[in-house]
Amino acid sequence: MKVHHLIKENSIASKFVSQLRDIDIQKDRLRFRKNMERLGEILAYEMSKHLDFENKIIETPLGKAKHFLPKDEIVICSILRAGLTLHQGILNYFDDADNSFISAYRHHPENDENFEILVEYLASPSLEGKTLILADPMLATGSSFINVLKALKTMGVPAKIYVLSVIGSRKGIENLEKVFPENSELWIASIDEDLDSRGYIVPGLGDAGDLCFGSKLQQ
Ligand SMILES: O=P(O)(O)OC[C@H]1O[C@H](OP(=O)(O)OP(=O)(O)O)[C@H](O)[C@@H]1O
Ligand SMILES: O=c1cc[nH]c(=O)[nH]1
Ligand SMILES: [Mg+2]
Repeated sequence: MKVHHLIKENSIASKFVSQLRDIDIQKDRLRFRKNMERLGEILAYEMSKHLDFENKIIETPLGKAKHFLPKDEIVICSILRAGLTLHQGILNYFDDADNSFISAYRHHPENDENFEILVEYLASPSLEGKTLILADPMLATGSSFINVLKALKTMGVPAKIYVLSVIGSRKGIENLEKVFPENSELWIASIDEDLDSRGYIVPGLGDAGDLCFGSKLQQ
């Protein structure tokens, strides 16, 4: 899996990620969601350079213009809940893409730190031969992406899988690399070193779903 680490180089993406992390600024839910959406746009733009392009002639009122345009058939698949904001950003640039939504949440059977990932809802078109964009802002242990990949198997075999995320842990990325097809690629804004005992990214930003939409009862 090829990893594109966005803020390894100077980028305005770094400012948006820093505001997501900031313990004071992140309390403003509108700004938090907007920054996620803006990062969805930046990730989509960077990823767009790796699509397949074809030559098209566009007729203008004054003549003909030659353009290279992406020809991939794209399906954007986001993991509920936190993926919704990133999804909107990606959709801003790939406005005619098809869309999938899938739920994956951490279920704590004993009400303690141990959890399993449950996938309960999936709405998706066929993925056969398509370019699948998998979006979730947080890549912590990687279990959500891995379980989602498993659940999507019933929907056909995509030609390519491109994963878009905002903050990832090194361990989570390693886990993805073991399971995802070799030609998959990952665009990630920031890579953090650690995970805590609850599987939260450190320094990370806290709970992305809660910061977007409010806290939920533990299940
Ligand atoms: O890499 P992992 O260890 O699987 O963790 C990352 C997952 O955790 C968060 O979702 P969460 O389960 O908090 O659900 P939510 O989006 O509904 O808040 C996040 O949006 C990812 O889906
Ligand atoms: O750090 C983490 C891990 C899982 N989910 C989050 O929202 N944040
Ligand atoms: Mg959450």
